[in-house]
Amino acid sequence: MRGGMHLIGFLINSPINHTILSWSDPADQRLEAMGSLKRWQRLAQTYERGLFDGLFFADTPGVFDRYKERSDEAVRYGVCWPPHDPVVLLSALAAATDRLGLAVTLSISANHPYQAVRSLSTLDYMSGGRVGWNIVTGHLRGEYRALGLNQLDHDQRYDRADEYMEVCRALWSGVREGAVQADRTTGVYADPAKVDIINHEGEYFRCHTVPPALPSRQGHPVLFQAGSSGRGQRFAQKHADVVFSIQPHLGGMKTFMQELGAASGSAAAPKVTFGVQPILGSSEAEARRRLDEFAARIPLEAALSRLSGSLGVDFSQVELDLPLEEQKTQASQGLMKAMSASFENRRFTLREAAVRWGLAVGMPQLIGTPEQVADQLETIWRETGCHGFNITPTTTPSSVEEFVDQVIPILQKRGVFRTAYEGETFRENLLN
Ligand SMILES: Cc1cc2nc3c(=O)[nH]c(=O)nc-3n(C[C@H](O)[C@H](O)[C@H](O)COP(=O)(O)O)c2cc1C
Repeated sequence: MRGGMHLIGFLINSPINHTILSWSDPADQRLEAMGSLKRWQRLAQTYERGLFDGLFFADTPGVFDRYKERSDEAVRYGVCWPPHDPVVLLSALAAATDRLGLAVTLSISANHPYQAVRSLSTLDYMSGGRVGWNIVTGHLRGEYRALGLNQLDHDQRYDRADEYMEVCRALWSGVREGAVQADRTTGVYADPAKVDIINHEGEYFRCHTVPPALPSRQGHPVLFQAGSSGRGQRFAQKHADVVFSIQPHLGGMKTFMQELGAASGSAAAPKVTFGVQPILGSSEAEARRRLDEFAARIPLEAALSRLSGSLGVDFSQVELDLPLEEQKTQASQGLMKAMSASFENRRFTLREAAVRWGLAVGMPQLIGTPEQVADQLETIWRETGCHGFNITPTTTPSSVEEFVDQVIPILQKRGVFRTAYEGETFRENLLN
């Protein structure tokens, strides 16, 4: 079907996804999966059985080290530590699936554009055009400290990213139609006249070469971008196919859609997916009990460690029970704004924001029976006009299996979600 709801599985290659200490839940098998490509492959196959557009791996390739200026809490509770490399995982998932899109976050902090294109486009070519790239400029201080690099200021990171994409695009378009001949009789593999030599001399990058990979069936990877500050949105309009946003409630989602539409002017705004976390039960009461179990397990200091890292502020210095004030940050301005904005005349206190962050990084939780969860997805989709959702599971693989077996059939029955893949590439399935 065209124009239906799009669904993407939102994952992290670490002991947890977005719920702190989910690894200690009896229903969770993430610790086992961390050392097993086969388990990850089975999880990907479950998503493909549910006809998800694709998977989306978030990645912050460093540790949360802002809270009390140390990383102890992140390490002690396994709060996205260790941050295992998702790009490595992707090729195993591509081998175990046929249609599922595979998007990965690759920070441009320390990767040269040539390396990013080589790695992602090799995978895109080999998987039959199923790769996506979440372009991130690197907002986490821990990432830079690990690499021994200075972190540029917020807006300058986006300026550098603009130039980064210029190099990527030159490398992506440099193998022209008909370049590859692969002629066994003449021994000619490709016509050099149809392969561009890239000569880039810019403010941040130099690149003199021919492209390192062939165009895939979808050309180049589908491009995601998740920064939502004003500067981030300008970057998205220029480069992204899809903007992925986290807004803690429906009101914030509507505002975000309006702002993005207004900023796009007469140009088509990029498609938007919102992050959500379903919590299913056979009754609403059971689903709420499940939520309470997750919340009760989260140490406040672990949640504050993650919040401090993502928002770039040491929250050990801030009063817990006062409304969270928007603070100046060089990290994620978009997330800071979303978490400190008032909704229904009220703002989250730091304690509330930390708990939300510990459970689902500020994503709204859709709680209830499969029917109720399907209702909530449909309401957000219809009322905001978003393209679809990045869905973070609580426990893996169990909560993914529940969603695929119990919610997907309801969405299909209502005619809002596909009953077969429309196309073969990620672009064909996601961007219709
Ligand atoms: C929904 C969402 C997902 C994100 N995922 C990642 C990620 O996986 N890795 C990362 O380094 N940054 C991630 N970010 C951070 C953004 O890419 C961006 O660098 C940051 O929010 C700062 O930009 P902004 O101030 O324009 O929002 C994410 C942000 C959002 C809102």
